[in-house]
Amino acid sequence: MAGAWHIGIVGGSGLAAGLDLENAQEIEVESPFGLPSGPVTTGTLGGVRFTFLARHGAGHRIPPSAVNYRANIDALKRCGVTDVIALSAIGSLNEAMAPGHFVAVDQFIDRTSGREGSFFGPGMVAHVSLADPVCDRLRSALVAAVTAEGATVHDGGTYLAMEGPQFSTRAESRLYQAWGADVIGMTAMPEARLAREAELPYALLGMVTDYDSWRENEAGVDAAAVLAVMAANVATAQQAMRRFAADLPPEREASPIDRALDFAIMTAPAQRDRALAAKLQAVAGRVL
Ligand SMILES: CSC[C@H]1O[C@H](OP(=O)(O)O)[C@H](O)[C@@H]1O
Ligand SMILES: Nc1ncnc2[nH]cnc12
Repeated sequence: MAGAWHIGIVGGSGLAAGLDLENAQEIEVESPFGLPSGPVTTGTLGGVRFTFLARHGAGHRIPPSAVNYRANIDALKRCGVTDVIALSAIGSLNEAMAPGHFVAVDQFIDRTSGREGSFFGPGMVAHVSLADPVCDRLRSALVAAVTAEGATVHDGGTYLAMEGPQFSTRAESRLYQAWGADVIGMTAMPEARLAREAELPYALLGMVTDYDSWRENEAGVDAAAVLAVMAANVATAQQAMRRFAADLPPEREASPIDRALDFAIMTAPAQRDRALAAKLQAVAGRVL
């Protein structure tokens, strides 16, 4: 069924300032999964509702390993978001994806460890498909918007999510290249997995800030370089989001991802953990 768009934006490094939304309102959202990274800002851009959340919190206080990805996605779902766009700083493992370029990624390799990677668990077992973790229509719309802003954008690329917070060694950087990864960051996982469990189409627009550490005779990446390149590109990212909003079709057609949980829950109704079911009300209430 067609409906209205409500775009959730998770803003990463260098993007905590948000999107300059019209009629903006800050809201503290409570989640049964704990504290989100901070309050969300909700408002409109070109008539489309947007809700923004700074992934690392105000003033970049939360490291990638400590971001409460579950609470963030749950909070966006509770706000009525229909689709999620992640904006992230990324390192490049691919010569053609140069600093200053954008990449609308389409695949992930998950090398994170120890993060809460699912809303489900004992008493409510679910297995969603993650073969195609990125929503094609969001990705295409992002590519069109960035292109229209005159920036270089790569349509597709594999993002390797590392644990961090240290950057990679040269050997790791080259290993990830050999695995076929194009770009690297520390936050897309488990964010993308959780968005799928919450039946939220997800796309990640990365801004290449550096060549990571695989290039011979070149210094490896450091945070200062990342933030300098982000600062130079943040206006383009904001403009691209305006363009994205302006060019969205007026009605949102349903996506198959809206029904990702249709056949995912394995636990027999009588065996389901009631407390967990209550926590899952926003994420999975449609099928519980
Ligand atoms: C500041 S460099 C490393 C940092 O930047 C990226 O953050 P985000 O994905 O939230 O833009 C990367 O994943 C690391 O967390
Ligand atoms: N080289 C890199 N490695 C991990 N995360 C990053 N974010 C930006 N550049 C990065």
